[in-house]
Amino acid sequence: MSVSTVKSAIRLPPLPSLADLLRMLDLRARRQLSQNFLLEPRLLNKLAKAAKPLAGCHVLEIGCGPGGFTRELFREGAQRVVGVELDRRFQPCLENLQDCVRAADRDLELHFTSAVNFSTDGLFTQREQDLSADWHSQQLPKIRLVGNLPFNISTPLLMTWLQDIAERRSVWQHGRVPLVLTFQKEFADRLLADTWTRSRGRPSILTQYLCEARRCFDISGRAFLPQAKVDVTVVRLVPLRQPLIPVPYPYVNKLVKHAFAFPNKSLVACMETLFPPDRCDLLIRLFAETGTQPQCTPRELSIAQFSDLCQAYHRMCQTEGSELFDFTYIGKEDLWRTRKSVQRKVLNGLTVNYFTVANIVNKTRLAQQANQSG
Ligand SMILES: C[S@@+](CC[C@H](N)C(=O)[O-])C[C@H]1O[C@@H](n2cnc3c(N)ncnc32)[C@H](O)[C@@H]1O
Repeated sequence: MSVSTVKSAIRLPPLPSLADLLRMLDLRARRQLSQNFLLEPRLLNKLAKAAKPLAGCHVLEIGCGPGGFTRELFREGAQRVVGVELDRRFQPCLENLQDCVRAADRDLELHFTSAVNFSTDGLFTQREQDLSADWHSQQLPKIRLVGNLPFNISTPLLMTWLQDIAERRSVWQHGRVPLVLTFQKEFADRLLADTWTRSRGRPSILTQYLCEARRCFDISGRAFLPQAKVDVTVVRLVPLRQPLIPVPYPYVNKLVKHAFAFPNKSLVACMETLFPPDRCDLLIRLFAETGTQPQCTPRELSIAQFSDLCQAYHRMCQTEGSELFDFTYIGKEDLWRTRKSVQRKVLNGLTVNYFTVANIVNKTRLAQQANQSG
Protein backbone atom coordinates (compact mmCIF):
# COMPACT_ATOMS: atom_id res chain seq x y z
CA MET A 1 0.00 0.00 0.00
CA SER A 2 1.43 3.42 -0.85
CA VAL A 3 1.63 6.17 1.72
CA SER A 4 -1.02 8.17 -0.14
CA THR A 5 -3.60 5.42 0.37
CA VAL A 6 -3.00 5.07 4.11
CA LYS A 7 -6.32 4.58 5.88
CA SER A 8 -7.22 6.38 9.04
CA ALA A 9 -9.65 5.67 11.85
CA ILE A 10 -12.16 2.83 11.32
CA ARG A 11 -15.51 1.92 12.76
CA LEU A 12 -15.20 -1.71 13.88
CA PRO A 13 -18.15 -4.06 13.43
CA PRO A 14 -20.09 -4.38 16.72
CA LEU A 15 -18.07 -6.23 19.36
CA PRO A 16 -19.24 -7.46 22.76
CA SER A 17 -18.20 -5.19 25.62
CA LEU A 18 -14.99 -6.21 27.37
CA ALA A 19 -16.85 -6.86 30.62
CA ASP A 20 -19.25 -9.20 28.77
CA LEU A 21 -16.35 -10.97 27.09
CA LEU A 22 -14.60 -11.61 30.40
CA ARG A 23 -17.88 -12.84 31.88
CA MET A 24 -18.78 -15.06 28.89
CA LEU A 25 -15.36 -16.71 28.82
CA ASP A 26 -15.22 -16.81 32.63
CA LEU A 27 -11.83 -15.11 32.58
CA ARG A 28 -10.60 -14.21 36.04
CA ALA A 29 -7.50 -12.09 36.40
CA ARG A 30 -4.31 -13.93 37.31
CA ARG A 31 -2.31 -12.05 39.88
CA GLN A 32 0.96 -13.79 38.93
CA LEU A 33 0.63 -12.29 35.41
CA SER A 34 -0.10 -8.80 36.79
CA GLN A 35 -3.51 -8.85 35.13
CA ASN A 36 -5.34 -5.60 35.82
CA PHE A 37 -7.62 -4.83 32.92
CA LEU A 38 -8.78 -1.47 31.67
CA LEU A 39 -12.39 -1.83 30.57
CA GLU A 40 -13.50 1.80 30.33
CA PRO A 41 -13.60 2.69 26.57
CA ARG A 42 -12.96 6.39 27.23
CA LEU A 43 -9.70 5.64 29.08
CA LEU A 44 -8.60 3.06 26.51
CA ASN A 45 -9.19 5.59 23.75
CA LYS A 46 -7.19 8.23 25.64
CA LEU A 47 -4.37 5.69 25.95
CA ALA A 48 -4.42 4.97 22.19
CA LYS A 49 -4.50 8.72 21.42
CA ALA A 50 -1.24 9.13 23.41
CA ALA A 51 0.46 7.11 20.63
CA LYS A 52 -0.82 9.42 17.87
CA PRO A 53 -0.42 9.84 14.97
CA LEU A 54 -1.44 6.24 14.34
CA ALA A 55 -2.85 6.44 10.81
CA GLY A 56 -1.20 3.70 8.73
CA CYS A 57 1.10 2.71 11.61
CA HIS A 58 2.25 -0.76 12.57
CA VAL A 59 2.07 -1.19 16.34
CA LEU A 60 3.78 -3.68 18.63
CA GLU A 61 1.51 -4.14 21.65
CA ILE A 62 2.75 -5.90 24.77
CA GLY A 63 0.15 -7.72 26.87
CA CYS A 64 -3.07 -7.42 24.83
CA GLY A 65 -5.25 -9.18 27.44
CA PRO A 66 -8.88 -9.18 26.24
CA GLY A 67 -7.95 -6.64 23.55
CA GLY A 68 -9.52 -3.40 24.80
CA PHE A 69 -6.47 -1.27 24.03
CA THR A 70 -5.94 -3.18 20.76
CA ARG A 71 -9.44 -2.20 19.55
CA GLU A 72 -8.73 1.46 20.22
CA LEU A 73 -5.42 1.32 18.34
CA PHE A 74 -7.36 0.24 15.25
CA ARG A 75 -10.08 2.83 15.88
CA GLU A 76 -7.33 5.48 15.90
CA GLY A 77 -6.08 4.30 12.49
CA ALA A 78 -3.42 1.61 13.10
CA GLN A 79 -2.95 -0.52 10.00
CA ARG A 80 -1.45 -3.52 11.76
CA VAL A 81 -1.03 -4.54 15.39
CA VAL A 82 1.43 -7.22 16.42
CA GLY A 83 0.12 -8.40 19.79
CA VAL A 84 2.27 -10.31 22.30
CA GLU A 85 0.32 -12.01 25.07
CA LEU A 86 1.45 -14.76 27.43
CA ASP A 87 -1.98 -15.98 28.50
CA ARG A 88 -3.67 -18.20 25.90
CA ARG A 89 -7.05 -17.83 27.60
CA PHE A 90 -7.38 -14.57 25.64
CA GLN A 91 -7.00 -16.32 22.29
CA PRO A 92 -10.78 -16.49 21.53
CA CYS A 93 -11.36 -12.77 22.27
CA LEU A 94 -8.32 -11.74 20.27
CA GLU A 95 -9.16 -14.00 17.33
CA ASN A 96 -12.64 -12.54 17.30
CA LEU A 97 -11.12 -9.06 17.04
CA GLN A 98 -8.74 -10.37 14.37
CA ASP A 99 -11.71 -11.39 12.19
CA CYS A 100 -13.33 -7.98 12.65
CA VAL A 101 -10.27 -5.99 11.66
CA ARG A 102 -9.57 -8.22 8.68
CA ALA A 103 -13.00 -7.30 7.38
CA ALA A 104 -11.80 -3.70 7.45
CA ASP A 105 -8.57 -4.59 5.60
CA ARG A 106 -6.41 -4.27 8.72
CA ASP A 107 -4.19 -6.89 10.32
CA LEU A 108 -3.90 -8.25 13.85
CA GLU A 109 -0.96 -10.62 14.22
CA LEU A 110 -0.92 -12.62 17.47
CA HIS A 111 2.01 -14.16 19.33
CA PHE A 112 1.18 -16.16 22.45
CA THR A 113 4.53 -16.00 24.17
CA SER A 114 6.42 -14.00 26.77
CA ALA A 115 7.40 -10.46 25.82
CA VAL A 116 10.62 -10.87 27.77
CA ASN A 117 12.54 -12.76 25.12
CA PHE A 118 10.32 -11.86 22.18
CA SER A 119 12.38 -11.21 19.06
CA THR A 120 11.21 -8.45 16.75
CA ASP A 121 13.57 -9.57 13.98
CA GLY A 122 11.89 -9.28 10.61
CA LEU A 123 8.57 -8.06 12.08
CA PHE A 124 8.66 -4.71 10.36
CA THR A 125 10.78 -5.43 7.31
CA GLN A 126 9.78 -6.60 3.85
CA ARG A 127 6.49 -4.74 4.02
CA GLU A 128 5.22 -3.11 0.89
CA GLN A 129 4.93 0.20 2.71
CA ASP A 130 8.17 1.72 3.96
CA LEU A 131 7.74 2.16 7.66
CA SER A 132 11.21 3.41 8.51
CA ALA A 133 12.43 6.98 8.96
CA ASP A 134 16.00 8.17 9.14
CA TRP A 135 17.17 8.36 12.74
CA HIS A 136 18.42 11.93 12.24
CA SER A 137 15.30 13.32 10.56
CA GLN A 138 12.46 15.07 12.39
CA GLN A 139 10.08 12.44 11.04
CA LEU A 140 9.12 9.43 13.13
CA PRO A 141 8.85 5.93 11.64
CA LYS A 142 5.36 4.47 11.18
CA ILE A 143 5.96 2.02 14.00
CA ARG A 144 4.87 2.30 17.65
CA LEU A 145 5.62 0.25 20.75
CA VAL A 146 2.76 0.36 23.24
CA GLY A 147 1.44 -1.55 26.21
CA ASN A 148 -0.60 -1.44 29.35
CA LEU A 149 2.33 -3.36 30.78
CA PRO A 150 2.20 -6.11 33.38
CA PHE A 151 3.78 -4.49 36.46
CA ASN A 152 6.00 -7.47 37.21
CA ILE A 153 8.05 -7.17 34.01
CA SER A 154 7.74 -3.49 33.14
CA THR A 155 11.14 -2.49 34.60
CA PRO A 156 13.25 -5.24 32.94
CA LEU A 157 11.40 -4.66 29.66
CA LEU A 158 12.11 -0.93 29.76
CA MET A 159 15.78 -1.49 30.62
CA THR A 160 16.15 -3.85 27.62
CA TRP A 161 14.38 -1.38 25.34
CA LEU A 162 16.58 1.51 26.49
CA GLN A 163 19.68 -0.50 25.59
CA ASP A 164 18.08 -1.36 22.22
CA ILE A 165 17.39 2.34 21.63
CA ALA A 166 21.00 3.23 22.48
CA GLU A 167 22.27 0.55 20.12
CA ARG A 168 19.56 1.13 17.48
CA ARG A 169 18.58 -2.52 17.54
CA SER A 170 15.28 -4.35 17.48
CA VAL A 171 12.43 -2.04 16.37
CA TRP A 172 14.77 0.96 16.63
CA GLN A 173 16.71 -0.22 13.60
CA HIS A 174 13.79 1.43 11.73
CA GLY A 175 14.27 4.84 13.37
CA ARG A 176 13.09 6.67 16.48
CA VAL A 177 10.08 4.47 17.27
CA PRO A 178 8.04 6.16 20.05
CA LEU A 179 6.86 4.18 23.09
CA VAL A 180 3.59 4.69 24.96
CA LEU A 181 3.60 2.65 28.14
CA THR A 182 1.92 2.44 31.51
CA PHE A 183 3.97 2.21 34.70
CA GLN A 184 3.22 2.25 38.39
CA LYS A 185 3.07 5.97 39.21
CA GLU A 186 6.01 5.76 41.57
CA PHE A 187 8.23 4.21 38.89
CA ALA A 188 7.04 6.73 36.27
CA ASP A 189 8.03 9.51 38.71
CA ARG A 190 11.51 8.00 38.79
CA LEU A 191 11.74 7.98 35.00
CA LEU A 192 10.74 11.64 34.77
CA ALA A 193 12.49 12.94 37.92
CA ASP A 194 14.54 16.11 37.75
CA THR A 195 17.77 16.87 39.65
CA TRP A 196 17.51 17.39 43.41
CA THR A 197 14.36 15.28 43.75
CA ARG A 198 14.06 12.11 45.82
CA SER A 199 12.82 10.10 42.84
CA ARG A 200 15.96 10.80 40.82
CA GLY A 201 17.86 7.57 40.20
CA ARG A 202 19.33 5.26 37.59
CA PRO A 203 16.07 4.98 35.57
CA SER A 204 15.88 8.81 35.34
CA ILE A 205 19.36 9.13 33.84
CA LEU A 206 19.09 6.19 31.45
CA THR A 207 15.70 7.35 30.19
CA GLN A 208 16.45 11.05 29.90
CA TYR A 209 19.83 10.76 28.17
CA LEU A 210 18.21 8.69 25.40
CA CYS A 211 14.61 9.93 25.15
CA GLU A 212 12.33 12.89 25.42
CA ALA A 213 10.07 11.63 28.20
CA ARG A 214 6.57 13.00 28.85
CA ARG A 215 3.88 12.19 31.42
CA CYS A 216 0.64 11.86 29.43
CA PHE A 217 -1.87 11.29 32.24
CA ASP A 218 -2.46 9.34 35.41
CA ILE A 219 -4.99 6.52 35.84
CA SER A 220 -6.39 5.76 39.26
CA GLY A 221 -5.84 2.18 40.45
CA ARG A 222 -9.64 2.05 40.92
CA ALA A 223 -10.13 2.20 37.13
CA PHE A 224 -8.73 -1.33 36.69
CA LEU A 225 -10.41 -4.69 37.05
CA PRO A 226 -9.44 -5.98 39.54
CA GLN A 227 -8.54 -2.66 41.18
CA ALA A 228 -4.79 -2.03 41.23
CA LYS A 229 -3.26 -1.21 44.62
CA VAL A 230 -1.36 1.71 43.10
CA ASP A 231 -2.08 4.44 40.58
CA VAL A 232 -0.67 4.21 37.09
CA THR A 233 0.96 6.80 34.83
CA VAL A 234 0.98 6.75 31.04
CA VAL A 235 4.39 7.80 29.73
CA ARG A 236 5.39 8.65 26.17
CA LEU A 237 9.06 8.27 25.24
CA VAL A 238 10.48 9.50 21.96
CA PRO A 239 14.14 8.61 21.31
CA LEU A 240 16.35 11.68 20.87
CA ARG A 241 18.11 12.20 17.57
CA GLN A 242 21.42 12.47 19.47
CA PRO A 243 21.77 10.82 22.89
CA LEU A 244 22.86 13.35 25.51
CA ILE A 245 25.76 11.11 26.57
CA PRO A 246 28.00 10.20 23.61
CA VAL A 247 29.42 7.01 25.13
CA PRO A 248 28.54 3.33 24.42
CA TYR A 249 25.59 2.19 26.53
CA PRO A 250 27.39 -0.44 28.70
CA TYR A 251 29.76 2.23 30.07
CA VAL A 252 26.91 4.66 30.80
CA ASN A 253 24.88 1.91 32.43
CA LYS A 254 27.78 0.79 34.62
CA LEU A 255 28.78 4.27 35.75
CA VAL A 256 25.20 5.32 36.49
CA LYS A 257 24.51 2.09 38.38
CA HIS A 258 27.53 2.72 40.62
CA ALA A 259 26.75 6.43 40.98
CA PHE A 260 23.44 5.51 42.61
CA ALA A 261 24.89 2.66 44.71
CA PHE A 262 24.06 4.64 47.89
CA PRO A 263 21.76 7.48 46.71
CA ASN A 264 21.82 9.32 50.05
CA LYS A 265 25.59 9.26 50.42
CA SER A 266 28.24 11.39 48.78
CA LEU A 267 29.15 10.64 45.18
CA VAL A 268 32.66 9.63 46.19
CA ALA A 269 31.32 6.87 48.45
CA CYS A 270 29.31 5.56 45.51
CA MET A 271 31.95 5.94 42.85
CA GLU A 272 34.70 4.19 44.76
CA THR A 273 32.78 0.99 44.03
CA LEU A 274 33.53 1.53 40.33
CA PHE A 275 37.28 1.07 40.68
CA PRO A 276 39.52 -1.68 42.11
CA PRO A 277 40.46 -0.87 45.74
CA ASP A 278 44.10 -0.18 44.86
CA ARG A 279 43.19 2.28 42.08
CA CYS A 280 42.04 5.31 44.02
CA ASP A 281 44.20 7.31 41.63
CA LEU A 282 41.56 6.67 38.95
CA LEU A 283 38.78 7.78 41.26
CA ILE A 284 40.61 11.01 41.99
CA ARG A 285 41.30 11.50 38.27
CA LEU A 286 37.61 11.02 37.47
CA PHE A 287 36.62 13.87 39.78
CA ALA A 288 39.59 16.04 38.82
CA GLU A 289 39.08 15.73 35.05
CA THR A 290 35.36 16.45 35.20
CA GLY A 291 35.38 19.13 37.90
CA THR A 292 32.68 17.16 39.76
CA GLN A 293 32.39 17.74 43.50
CA PRO A 294 33.02 14.42 45.29
CA GLN A 295 30.86 15.44 48.26
CA CYS A 296 27.70 16.07 46.24
CA THR A 297 25.00 13.39 46.12
CA PRO A 298 24.22 11.59 42.87
CA ARG A 299 20.74 13.15 42.78
CA GLU A 300 22.24 16.62 42.32
CA LEU A 301 23.96 15.76 39.05
CA SER A 302 22.53 16.90 35.74
CA ILE A 303 22.63 14.74 32.61
CA ALA A 304 25.45 17.00 31.33
CA GLN A 305 27.50 16.22 34.45
CA PHE A 306 26.82 12.51 34.00
CA SER A 307 27.94 12.92 30.42
CA ASP A 308 31.32 14.33 31.57
CA LEU A 309 31.76 11.50 34.07
CA CYS A 310 30.85 8.81 31.52
CA GLN A 311 33.20 10.25 28.91
CA ALA A 312 36.09 10.38 31.43
CA TYR A 313 35.34 6.81 32.59
CA HIS A 314 35.17 5.58 28.99
CA ARG A 315 38.55 7.19 28.22
CA MET A 316 40.07 5.50 31.29
CA CYS A 317 38.68 2.10 30.27
CA GLN A 318 40.27 2.54 26.87
CA THR A 319 43.69 3.42 28.25
CA GLU A 320 43.70 1.04 31.23
CA GLY A 321 42.47 -2.03 29.35
CA SER A 322 39.40 -4.22 29.70
CA GLU A 323 40.11 -5.24 33.34
CA LEU A 324 38.92 -1.85 34.48
CA PHE A 325 35.50 -2.19 32.87
CA ASP A 326 35.32 -5.84 33.97
CA PHE A 327 36.04 -5.01 37.63
CA THR A 328 33.14 -6.09 39.82
CA TYR A 329 32.54 -4.42 43.15
CA ILE A 330 33.30 -6.88 45.91
CA GLY A 331 31.37 -5.37 48.80
CA LYS A 332 32.21 -2.68 51.32
CA GLU A 333 33.97 -4.98 53.82
CA ASP A 334 36.36 -6.45 51.28
CA LEU A 335 36.96 -3.07 49.73
CA TRP A 336 37.96 -1.64 53.07
CA ARG A 337 40.23 -4.61 53.97
CA THR A 338 42.03 -4.47 50.63
CA ARG A 339 42.42 -0.76 50.91
CA LYS A 340 43.96 -0.98 54.38
CA SER A 341 46.43 -3.52 53.06
CA VAL A 342 47.65 -1.02 50.51
CA GLN A 343 50.53 0.39 52.52
CA ARG A 344 51.79 3.28 50.57
CA LYS A 345 50.59 4.68 47.29
CA VAL A 346 51.91 7.60 45.38
CA LEU A 347 49.18 9.56 43.69
CA ASN A 348 49.86 12.63 41.62
CA GLY A 349 53.06 13.08 43.65
CA LEU A 350 51.19 12.84 46.98
CA THR A 351 51.95 10.03 49.37
CA VAL A 352 48.95 8.43 51.04
CA ASN A 353 49.04 5.68 53.66
CA TYR A 354 45.46 4.63 53.54
CA PHE A 355 42.30 5.88 51.90
CA THR A 356 39.22 7.31 53.43
CA VAL A 357 36.45 9.21 51.75
CA ALA A 358 37.80 12.36 53.43
CA ASN A 359 41.28 12.01 52.07
CA ILE A 360 40.00 11.17 48.58
CA VAL A 361 38.03 14.41 48.76
CA ASN A 362 41.21 16.25 49.75
CA LYS A 363 43.31 14.66 47.05
CA THR A 364 40.61 15.46 44.50
CA ARG A 365 40.59 19.10 45.53
CA LEU A 366 44.38 19.29 45.14
CA ALA A 367 44.27 17.53 41.78
CA GLN A 368 41.50 19.87 40.56
CA GLN A 369 43.58 22.89 41.63
CA ALA A 370 46.62 21.46 39.88
CA ASN A 371 44.54 20.94 36.70
CA GLN A 372 43.31 24.54 36.83
CA SER A 373 46.78 26.00 37.26
CA GLY A 374 47.80 24.16 34.12
C1 LIG B 1 -2.10 -4.93 32.87
S1 LIG B 1 -2.72 -6.24 31.85
C2 LIG B 1 -3.24 -5.30 30.43
C3 LIG B 1 -4.27 -5.99 29.61
C4 LIG B 1 -4.90 -5.15 28.50
N1 LIG B 1 -3.95 -4.67 27.55
C5 LIG B 1 -5.67 -3.98 29.09
O1 LIG B 1 -5.24 -2.84 28.87
O2 LIG B 1 -6.66 -4.22 29.76
C6 LIG B 1 -1.20 -6.97 31.33
C7 LIG B 1 -1.31 -8.08 30.31
O3 LIG B 1 0.01 -8.59 30.07
C8 LIG B 1 -0.03 -10.01 30.01
N2 LIG B 1 1.30 -10.53 30.39
C9 LIG B 1 1.79 -10.80 31.62
N3 LIG B 1 3.05 -11.23 31.54
C10 LIG B 1 3.37 -11.23 30.23
C11 LIG B 1 4.54 -11.58 29.49
N4 LIG B 1 5.65 -12.01 30.11
N5 LIG B 1 4.53 -11.46 28.16
C12 LIG B 1 3.41 -11.00 27.51
N6 LIG B 1 2.27 -10.66 28.14
C13 LIG B 1 2.26 -10.78 29.48
C14 LIG B 1 -1.12 -10.41 30.99
O4 LIG B 1 -1.62 -11.69 30.70
C15 LIG B 1 -2.12 -9.28 30.75
O5 LIG B 1 -3.00 -9.63 29.74
